[in-house]
Amino acid sequence: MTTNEPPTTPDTLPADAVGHTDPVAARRHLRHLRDRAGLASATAKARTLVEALPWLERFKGSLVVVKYGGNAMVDESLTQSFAEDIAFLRYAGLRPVVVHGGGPQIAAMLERLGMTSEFAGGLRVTTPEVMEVVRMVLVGQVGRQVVGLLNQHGPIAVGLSGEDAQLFGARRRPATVDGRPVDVGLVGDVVTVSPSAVFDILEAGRIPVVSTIAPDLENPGQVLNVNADTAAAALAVALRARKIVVLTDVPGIYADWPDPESLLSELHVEDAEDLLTRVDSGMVPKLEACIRAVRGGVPQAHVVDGRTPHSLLLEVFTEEGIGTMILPERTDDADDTGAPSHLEGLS
Ligand SMILES: Nc1ncnc2c1ncn2[C@@H]1O[C@H](COP(=O)(O)OP(=O)(O)O)[C@@H](O)[C@H]1O
Ligand SMILES: CC(=O)N[C@@H](CCC(=O)OP(=O)(O)O)C(=O)O
Repeated sequence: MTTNEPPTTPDTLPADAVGHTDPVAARRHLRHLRDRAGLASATAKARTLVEALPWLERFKGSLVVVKYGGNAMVDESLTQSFAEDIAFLRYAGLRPVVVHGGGPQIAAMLERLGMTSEFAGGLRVTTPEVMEVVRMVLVGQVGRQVVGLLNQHGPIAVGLSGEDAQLFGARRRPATVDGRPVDVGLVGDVVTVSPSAVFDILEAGRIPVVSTIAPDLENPGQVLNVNADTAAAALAVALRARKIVVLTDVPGIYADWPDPESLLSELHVEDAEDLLTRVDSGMVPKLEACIRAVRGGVPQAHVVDGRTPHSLLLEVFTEEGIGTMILPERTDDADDTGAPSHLEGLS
């Protein structure tokens, strides 16, 4: 055994295995080896904490919007690791804001109620009856679940929806299918954000958890179903967030989906706009959301794999980050700053 490697010793090792025939001396030797192993493992843990120090310093007080998709909530161990990450960010001095989706949960409830709904151009065709279910599931079920998960780590999370204190205002929008507009019913785009209620919760030191339904600005009393990715982007812009992180079910954005070699680690917003014509299905709203956020002044947008445990901490607190990062437009001197690529564009 070398002195550098922490020895691992089972509790019951024959005395002669550690070079002693005297059992008392053997036990003492074993205890010594265990102490050394414990110290080495504690030192490794301390090293990991210290490695996060530059990022803790840099992001202290930063407002980070995290979009938590319905698919990422299905696995229970992942939901626990998500809650730990968000609580960690909060206790580390960042200001996380969670925006949640719930597509699969809405689908499951519709099925239980014997109802169906279809998608057109990535948006759920939303009749008044479907809208009732969307509101019930997002606000009454999924929002409560996320708040409950976070509050296992202290009295830290408060839920609200786009209806609260006029957080969101939306206008109806059609879907685009084969270049043509298609009526999808009570579906809207967030066009106004009044973030004071979110700031109130942040100022109280808590974590806002936002359910993304929104009042129809043109039809008082009516609520609209909005895509959670694009609502998260609108909120990130209004809050002047330092970054937005969109959790999904793939490792990031692929230039040539599904070729694994084509995973992009970072791209500038003009290239993201160009790519928008070549991605499909679920990635369209995510890429649109990242573009909207960065064009609206958010310095970094990230698409990260929510299936990787602690993906959020890996993104925020490691030099390489993970997933795909979208940055503002290239400027003549933006490319070779010598700063770690993960931190480019930030002061
Ligand atoms: N270029 C691309 N890069 C990554 N994923 C893509 C791309 N084009 C299409 N996709 C698809 O987008 C999906 C992510 O969207 P979606 O399933 O709606 O996610 P979520 O449930 O997390 O909101 C991926 O699982 C993948 O099938
Ligand atoms: C208009 C529209 O399609 N709204 C979505 C809202 C939920 C959502 O966006 O959830 P995910 O983030 O889990 O996909 C829906 O009804 O499914």
